[in-house]
Order: sequence, then C-alpha cells, then structure tokens
Amino acid sequence: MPLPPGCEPQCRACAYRGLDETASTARKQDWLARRLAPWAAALAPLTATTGAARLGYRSRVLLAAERREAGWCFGLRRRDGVLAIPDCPVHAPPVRTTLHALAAQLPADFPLAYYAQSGAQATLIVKTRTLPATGWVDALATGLAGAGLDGLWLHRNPGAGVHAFTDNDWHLLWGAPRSRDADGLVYGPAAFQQPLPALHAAALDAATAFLAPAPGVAVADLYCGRGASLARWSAHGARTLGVELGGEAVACARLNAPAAEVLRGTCRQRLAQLDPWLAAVPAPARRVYANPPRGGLEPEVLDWIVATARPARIAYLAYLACAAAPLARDLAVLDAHGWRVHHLLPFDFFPQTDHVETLALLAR
Ligand SMILES: C[S@@+](CC[C@H](N)C(=O)[O-])C[C@H]1O[C@@H](n2cnc3c(N)ncnc32)[C@H](O)[C@@H]1O
Repeated sequence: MPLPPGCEPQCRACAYRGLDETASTARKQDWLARRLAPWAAALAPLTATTGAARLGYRSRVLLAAERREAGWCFGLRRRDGVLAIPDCPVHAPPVRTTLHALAAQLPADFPLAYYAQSGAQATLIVKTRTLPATGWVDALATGLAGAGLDGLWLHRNPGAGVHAFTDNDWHLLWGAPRSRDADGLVYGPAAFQQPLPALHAAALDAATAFLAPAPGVAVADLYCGRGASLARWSAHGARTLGVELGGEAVACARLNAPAAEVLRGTCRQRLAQLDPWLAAVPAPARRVYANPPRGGLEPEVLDWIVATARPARIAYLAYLACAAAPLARDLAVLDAHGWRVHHLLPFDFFPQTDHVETLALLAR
C-alpha cells in the first residue's frame, strides 16, 4: 500500500502503515490469538475504525524539537538529530496546524527541547536553568486559536526525556489552563488522552455492563487518569474510589467525578487505604477496574487483588504492543487464583501501528 501523504518514509512509529485495513486487522487478530492462546474461547474479533478515521486520530503527542538553518523541526529524536514529521498523517489536524504555526513564529534562539500537545492544550518544554523570554507569544495568539487550541504552556523541566513532565514549573503563556473534551470532562496540558474516543466509549460501555455498578457496589478504579471511568461508576450509584499518580489528573478527576474519592500516588503506595475501603463491602459487591500504563499492574497490586481484595468482578483495559504483553502475565495469575476470563475484547485504538488495546472481563 502506498504511504499516505505526509508520511515520512524513515519514520518507524507506525509499523503497520504499509498494510490495508483488512491485512492490519488480520495480523493484530492473529497476534492476539497467539499471545492470549490460553483464553482463545473468550477472545472476540477486533473492533476497529474504518476508512478516513484510521488517520488523523492522534491528539496527544510528544515531539522532540530542533532548530536548523532552514527553521524549526519537530519529530522523533534519533542519534543523528531529529527526524522531522511535521505532516504525520496519524496526527490530528490541530496538531499539524499548531506545529506549522510554531515553526513559522518561534524565535530561532528559543531553547525548545520538546513540544507536547494534549487535545486543545499545548506545551513548550525547555530544559534551561532560567525561564526564557516569551514576549513573542502574543503574535502567535491568532494562529493558536485558529488551530483549535485553548491554552499554551511553558514547562521548565531540566530532566525532560523519557518523562516529559514534572509537577512544578508550569507557566500559562496564553489562553485558558483547562479544556473540556467532547464528553464535557475537564483536562489539562499533561492529560493522558485515549485516542479514538468512540472506541474508548465502547470499551467503557462493555466494562460498565460487566461490572454492573449500582448502589451497594464498590468500584476501585486503579490508574484512573482524569476520571472518565470514575464518573461512570459514580453516575450508576456505586461507591467509587480512584487512584492516580499525576497531580493534574487527580485535580481533574476530582472535578469530573465529584462523588468519587480520589487518592494521589502509585496504586502500590495506596494499598493501605484501598484495603479498608474495599473491605467495607462484602466480596460479591467488590469490583476492580484497572487501566495501567504499558508495563501492566504493579506486582504488589496484583498480589493485593488476588490475596486480599478478592473482587467478584474485574475489568482490565490493557495496552498491548507486539514487543510485550503484560496482560497475558497478569491474566495467568488471576486465572490461577480463581478468576475466569469471560471476555477478551480487543479495540484498535492505534490504527496503522502494531499496538492494540484489550479489555479483559473476569469474574470469580
Ligand atoms: C493508560 S493511562 C489510563 C488513564 C485513564 N484510565 C484514562 O482512560 O484516561 C494510565 C494512567 O496511570 C497513571 N499512572 C502511571 N503509573 C501509575 C501508578 N504506579 N499508580 C497510579 N497511577 C499511575 C498515569 O498518570 C495515567 O494517568
């Protein structure tokens, strides 16, 4: 298949970009069937978007920045410099428009290390000892608003690299500090964004139907982000408690799900508080929803689920990349301790890449 317009041939980020929809879906399905073979009977067909929606879906990006003689470029950091991907067809149109506006207006001597965008919030990340001058921002305002942005931030993080953000040294340069997504949920510049909101909603619908949140039921929501799932459980009348590491995400989760309790920290660190909270309801009324980062559940958290919390039902939304499948590792432990894998529902959150999100639904 020819590469779509704007796709940089040297970029390796979208491993399946040479495949059409049918071939990509077949390969993901086949890979899932091998990786999740012990639960083959529970594995559903991949739910995927089709046609034009398979491009332009990525509204959360982190790109390295480099000033060259010809101007600014944004892309992937490599040993020999930044590989520019200004027109990457997977990026959402507002990302591309903002990158072009920045490339045209950013002063040549601005010490930009990374550019991040999360929905309508954009961030310039610098690694300097002092804050750089930003008087030029006003001239960019019309371009930023035209690109659909609500806010532009300066974040000073001398350690930026694998982790782009720290909690401190954020400066709003222009616009509003928070945005709302299509569901009305508040988010900020560091927010985790699930791509393809319709697929995420379908995954949450399936999790809601399985967990059956209701008065008398308690849902512990691990790695809850800005609270999209928390808001669901509490809207159904369940007692809800979320745990999340990011400070901004915790603040947004408290706004998005005011009836829920939200603890800040790693799930591992918060087990001492989770434990009595969940134990206050009988085991048949206990639920766990987990959507951890790509490494899967922290080992202590998995131990706690099987040995202490013992929820009647678990919904586990996992990111899988062809290099690693922590979901299979975690399912094997849950399976061995008496939780049956009822459904494995894969969702193609990242078309044209070799990643696939899978919702596992388990009951004791
Ligand atoms: C895959 S995202 C899921 C977020 C949320 N469920 C959603 O759909 O928006 C993982 C979240 O876990 C948070 N996180 C990372 N490590 C964590 C940890 N050890 N304990 C708690 N939260 C963590 C991240 O900040 C991020 O918000």
